[in-house]
Amino acid sequence: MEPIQVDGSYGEGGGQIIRNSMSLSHITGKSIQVNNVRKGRKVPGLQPQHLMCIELISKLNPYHKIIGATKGSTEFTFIPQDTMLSSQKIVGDIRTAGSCTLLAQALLPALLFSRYEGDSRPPVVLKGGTDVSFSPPVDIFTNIFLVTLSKHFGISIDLNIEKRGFYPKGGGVINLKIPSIHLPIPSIDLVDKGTKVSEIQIDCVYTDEKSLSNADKLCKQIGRDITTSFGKNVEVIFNIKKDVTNRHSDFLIVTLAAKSDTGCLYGSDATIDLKSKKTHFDATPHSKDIVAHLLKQWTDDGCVDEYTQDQLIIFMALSKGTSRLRVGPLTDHTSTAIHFCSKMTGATFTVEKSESSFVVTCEGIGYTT
Ligand SMILES: Nc1ncnc2c1ncn2[C@@H]1O[C@H](COP(=O)(O)OP(=O)(O)OP(=O)(O)O)[C@@H](O)[C@H]1O
Repeated sequence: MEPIQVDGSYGEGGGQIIRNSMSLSHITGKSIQVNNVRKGRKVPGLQPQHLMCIELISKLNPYHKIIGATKGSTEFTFIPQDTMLSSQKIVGDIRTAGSCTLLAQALLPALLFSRYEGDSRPPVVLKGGTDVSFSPPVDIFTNIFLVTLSKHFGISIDLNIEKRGFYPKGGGVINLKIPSIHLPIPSIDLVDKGTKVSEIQIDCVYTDEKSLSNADKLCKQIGRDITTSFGKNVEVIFNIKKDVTNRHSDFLIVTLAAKSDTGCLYGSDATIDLKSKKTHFDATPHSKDIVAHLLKQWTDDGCVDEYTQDQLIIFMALSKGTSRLRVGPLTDHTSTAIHFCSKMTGATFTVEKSESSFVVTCEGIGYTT
C-alpha cells in the first residue's frame, strides 16, 4: 500500500506532526512519507528531540523500517510492521536540552496501544530537558496532563523525576511506568467546567540552597495574586521543595494547577534562571504573569487549558464512541492534531462554537490491537 503523505508544514507545522504521525503509524501499521519537516521554523528539519522520538518508535519493533531520518532532514519514510513487542527496557537520550516530556508525548500512545508478550509494558527512561521552554515542564505534564489522562481515559502512568535538566545543558532523567490497559479506551465527555475554581496548588522547586527565600517570596506573592484574581474562597496549597538533583544550577520552577468544582484542571508555569538575574530578584512580575495566564485559562471557558487540548486529540481518535471536549480558543496545535489524527485513523472530528468556547466532538475508532 502507498504510504500516507504527511505534509510537515501543514497548520502549526512543527514537531507535534512528527510525534503524532509516528505514534499513529506504529499503532495502525500504516506507512508514512513525511516531507517539509518543520519547514517554516528558524532551523528547519529534524532536531535531536524529533530524531530521538523517531528512533525510539522505530526501534520498538526490529522489523520497522525507517528511511532518511537524520539531523536536519526534511523528509523521511517510516514503514511499520505489526508484530508482538518485547518488554525490553526503553532508553532515549536526546543528549541536548530537548524536551523529555515531548518525547513522552510521542512514546506513550505508541506503547499503550501496542501488543506485548505478556501483560507488562517495558520501563521507559528518557534523558534530556525536563523544564525547558515551549514544551510541558515535567510537573505540568504530571499534574495536569497525566492526571487528566487518568481521570478521563482511565490510563494511569507513573512518572518519576530522577534528575531535572535545563537549557542549555539538559541531562535530566525521567522514568515512566506504563500500565497495560483495557482496549478500546472509553470516550470522554468533558464539557462542564463548573462554576468556580475551588483549589490551586502552587509547586515551587528551587535548585540552589540560597534561593529558598526567593522561592518563598514568589509563592507568597502568587498567593496574594491568586486571591486578587480568583477571590478569597479558593483553597491554595503551597508546596516548596528543594531539588537535590542539580547542584550547579540556580533555577526556580514554579507550576500552578487549578482545579474547578467539576474537577477540570488548568496549568500555568515559569522556569526562572536566577543565575541570569544580575540584580535582586523581583517576584512581582513573575507572579503577575503566571497568575494572569492561569486566570486566562479559566476565563477562556474550556474544560482544559490551552496546552492540554492538543495532547488529548490522539486519545480521542483512538477511543470508542463519541468524545466531547470543550476548549477555549482552538489552538493551531489542536487543529493540526485533529487534521493528522483524522487522516491517520479515520476518526471524524467536528468543531462547533458553543457560547464563548468551542466543543470538539470526535467519533473515535475504538482501536483494539
Ligand atoms: N508552557 C507549556 N506548558 C505545557 N505544555 C506546553 C507548554 N508550551 C508548549 N506546550 C506543549 O508542547 C507541545 C509543543 O509542540 P511543538 O510541535 O511546538 O514542539 P516542538 O517539537 O518543539 O516543535 P517545533 O520546534 O517545531 O515547534 C504542544 O503539545 C504544546 O501544547
